[in-house]
Amino acid sequence: MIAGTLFGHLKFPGTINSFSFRLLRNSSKMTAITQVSSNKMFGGFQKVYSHESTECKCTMKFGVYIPPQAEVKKCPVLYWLSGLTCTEQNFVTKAGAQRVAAEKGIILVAPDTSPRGVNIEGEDDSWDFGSGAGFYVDATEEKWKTSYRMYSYVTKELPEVINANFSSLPDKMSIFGHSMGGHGALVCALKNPGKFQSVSAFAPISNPIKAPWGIKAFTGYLGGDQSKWQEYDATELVKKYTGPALNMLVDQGKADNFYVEGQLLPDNLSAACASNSVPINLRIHEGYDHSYYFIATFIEEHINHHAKFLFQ
Ligand SMILES: N[C@@H](CCC(=O)N[C@@H](CSC=O)C(=O)NCC(=O)O)C(=O)O
Repeated sequence: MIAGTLFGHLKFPGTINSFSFRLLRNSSKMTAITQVSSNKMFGGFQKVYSHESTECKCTMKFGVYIPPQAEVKKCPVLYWLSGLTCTEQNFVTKAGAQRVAAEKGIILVAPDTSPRGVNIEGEDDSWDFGSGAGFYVDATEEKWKTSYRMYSYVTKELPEVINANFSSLPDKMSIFGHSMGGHGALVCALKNPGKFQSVSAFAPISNPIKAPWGIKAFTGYLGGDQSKWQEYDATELVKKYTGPALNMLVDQGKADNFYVEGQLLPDNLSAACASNSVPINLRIHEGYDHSYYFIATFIEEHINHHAKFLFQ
């Protein structure tokens, strides 16, 4: 059902919840989204939408929490990037972020972690590469390069879709994430100086070119030339960062098995920040593991961190 066709203007989504399909237009392209689910939560709405992604060449889903304030005014947007094996659902159902977003008046957006069902041979063979493991890079290897464009998806296409369809302030956005997604958030901020008001990460894969997960993914998506990997490595990028303040917060659990195994390497990130005088607030927490229990514990502090800069 095409319940409403709205051209060029943002309508407050809370007032048109019954629409199962909306077609809107910004200046350059059509950004049609289809509502998959909608649940009232803390006075706002937790929704899931799908859309045809031009970057990923497939149907992509994203979760969006619309706080009650979006009924009456435009709100800043905080993008969340999830980790390996996740869909848009993990953050929506496990992080407990909506209550704080409702209090602050922040729209939360949580995309899927890779293209889905694009019929690349081997895409579903492992949990740390291919489906559910896009690593937020634009692949350059022949097999993957057409659809595995998660970097462009999360930095360009998705914000366009959000700004065309929701009550958002286009110039007030921040980004955070977990593990693969924590690293993705850092890279998005580092590669786009000034685009994000702040960045934070839970247990990011901080130096993927030195970690087994990253080496596997970058070899597959970017090929064997390791000099190209540095363009997507937060520790390498921060060494030459010259942009405005990143306002960077990183939390790491000390009982995180992936930290203990050397997949995450936050000390490398912190040393690289120090070498280029880039401030980072890296907090190591006794006893916490890699799970969403850890994320849920500190999510409020992260959202408060972003709120400070989103409402400046
Ligand atoms: N193979 C295991 C472990 C996968 C896992 O721990 N994934 C994390 C992210 S790891 C780095 O990006 C995660 O967020 N899992 C989802 C969750 O809801 O906890 C497995 O398949 O579980």
